[in-house]
Amino acid sequence: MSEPTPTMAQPSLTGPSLTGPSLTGPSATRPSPGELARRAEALDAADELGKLRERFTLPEGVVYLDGNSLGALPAGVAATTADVVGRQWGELLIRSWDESGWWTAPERIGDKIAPLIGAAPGQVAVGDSTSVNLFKALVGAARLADPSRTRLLVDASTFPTDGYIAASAARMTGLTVEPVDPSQAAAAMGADTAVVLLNHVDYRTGRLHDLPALTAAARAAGAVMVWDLCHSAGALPVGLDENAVDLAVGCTYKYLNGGPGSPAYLYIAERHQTAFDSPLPGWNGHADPFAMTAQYVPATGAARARVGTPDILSMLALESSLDAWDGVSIEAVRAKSLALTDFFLECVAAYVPAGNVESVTPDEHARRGSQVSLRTANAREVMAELVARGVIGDFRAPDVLRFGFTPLYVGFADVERAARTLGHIFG
Ligand SMILES: Cc1ncc(COP(=O)(O)O)c(C=O)c1O
Ligand SMILES: Nc1c(O)cccc1C(=O)C[C@H](N)C(=O)O
Repeated sequence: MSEPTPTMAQPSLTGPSLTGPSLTGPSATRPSPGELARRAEALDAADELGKLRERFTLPEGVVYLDGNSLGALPAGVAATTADVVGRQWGELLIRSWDESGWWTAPERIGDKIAPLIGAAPGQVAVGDSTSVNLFKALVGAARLADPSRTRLLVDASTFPTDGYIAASAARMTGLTVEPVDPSQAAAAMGADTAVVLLNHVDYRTGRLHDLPALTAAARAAGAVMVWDLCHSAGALPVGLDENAVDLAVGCTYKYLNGGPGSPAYLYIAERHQTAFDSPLPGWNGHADPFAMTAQYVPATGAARARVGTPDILSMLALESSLDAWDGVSIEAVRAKSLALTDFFLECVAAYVPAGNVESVTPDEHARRGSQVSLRTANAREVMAELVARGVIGDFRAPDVLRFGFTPLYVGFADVERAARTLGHIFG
């Protein structure tokens, strides 16, 4: 949905450059509306992931293109949540910490997310918000880095919370934050770079950054690499282990469909786990929490990322929501995501009178996440009108219409209807 305040304060990082491919092309080459509707039907009929939509509860008549902000409700979550509340809490009471597996939920659910982000088991702990995990990751990264190094590079167009947390982590660890354009990040890494924090997919433009190349560049420079996966996890293959990423964080309420405010996660590569020194050493991250000793001894493995008592209701709702991924390959999701965004761009070019919108999302597949952002005048009002007509995307200040495509429940007919509705608004 739309942001509550259009003039949200930005960190002291520069805003994104909203340049991108134009949607204006020779109208003679554009397909007709009837053709596009028929194509959508054929694409849906051939879509092997199409049946996954049954795993979600979506309101009738709505095209939901805001799964990059809040994912849809997976069908089993309501019953699971009722059981967690009624039986596990209501009847088993405190016994559920053992008998219902509450205590081990952060690592167990971390292992359920791990294959979706290319991580072997034992490296992902679920809990807290993304912002809190960013804090743990950045201070932890600074403590892993060579102490003579002084710079913390952050992508200049980052989601605000990353910039705010990086500034605070830098103050605490004696580092200096340096905003960088991700396309220049590799060149900016040097012998004095301690930590690099980048978003895998830019929240505003949908630009996908080159995780393998940028991680390799950080490694070559001797810096610790931290990725924010909020806009890529569940939308495309991430390959954390394969690319020897050091640390990563992400939320679970977007493409992972964990629900509003569902807990985030922290990935700590196995090779760093012994040395990872959390700045939030709560009793849940202790090697023996119930020994209740005065001295902190970190747990082994990803469990040392834990802080306090896990938010069990949200966490078990998330665990249930991840069942929607049973038997689904992230490669197939990526292929459909690209087909959906390609088709959306094509439909927008055909339906929206030329000159009204401009895509700020890269055309090139290798640089595109699972969203399309269109710049237009009066974007806030245009999005409000779209929502009123049953097409839910969101608005990002100052002038961006943002559309997220979740391949598990979005189909090609949805895409065609969304673009057609947008065309009617401008028509
Ligand atoms: C890239 C990115 N990082 C972090 C966040 C914020 O995470 P949280 O509210 O879970 O702390 C968001 C979205 O809210 C985001 O898009
Ligand atoms: N986390 C959110 C929330 O609590 C309310 C509304 C939106 C959000 C979001 O996730 C925003 C999102 N990160 C974005 O890309 O803009």
